[in-house]
Amino acid sequence: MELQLALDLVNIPEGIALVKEVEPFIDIVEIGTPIVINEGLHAVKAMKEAFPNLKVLADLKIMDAGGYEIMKASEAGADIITVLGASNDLTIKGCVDEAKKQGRKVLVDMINVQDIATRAKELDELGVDYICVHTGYDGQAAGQSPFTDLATIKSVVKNAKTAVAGGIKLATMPEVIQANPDLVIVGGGITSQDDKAATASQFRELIAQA
Ligand SMILES: O=C(CO)[C@H](O)[C@H](O)COP(=O)(O)O
Repeated sequence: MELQLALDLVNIPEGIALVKEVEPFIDIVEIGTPIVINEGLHAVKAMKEAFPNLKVLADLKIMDAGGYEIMKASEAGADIITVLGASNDLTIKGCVDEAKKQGRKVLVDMINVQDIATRAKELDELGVDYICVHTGYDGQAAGQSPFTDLATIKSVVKNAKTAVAGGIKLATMPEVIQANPDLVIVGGGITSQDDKAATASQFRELIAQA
């Protein structure tokens, strides 16, 4: 299981300083959607230049013009780029084809998809690299969590890697480990802690013990 640190509520220098603290414990650093909105793809480029040994995920949450947006994120150095599961199949295919051409990976964010099982099967057949169940901030605030959806995709996805995001904390890692996704994405569970390195190290230990 890989560990991805999601950066959302920081600017580029703050993000780089934060990753310096936790670099030994993470596999992937995510440039979250709010950072892309605030800073553009420069944030992806700056993070890749600062940490060439980490994979960088650009959380673009693509909804249209998939091929073009994958191309631009690839130029900035993104290793993995996100597209919304609710997008048209043509958009998903555009993402998959361009990512293959560029040697990048596509992660589908299933946020707000109603029929998770059916859509996950379709996306798996379209050749995406990761399928990620995700309870967004608004859902989290309403008390929702992604674990039922995680069990659903684990039962239907055959080729893609599975991932989970949305309010994951050390306390909820046992539920993650039980479901055994290929990737766990943690934002506030690390970034809002006083000792970020110690917390990231504990996430890493739990994953190693799984
Ligand atoms: O994509 C996101 C919000 O749309 C976040 O990056 C994702 O939810 C992980 O952050 P957190 O662990 O704080 O929920």
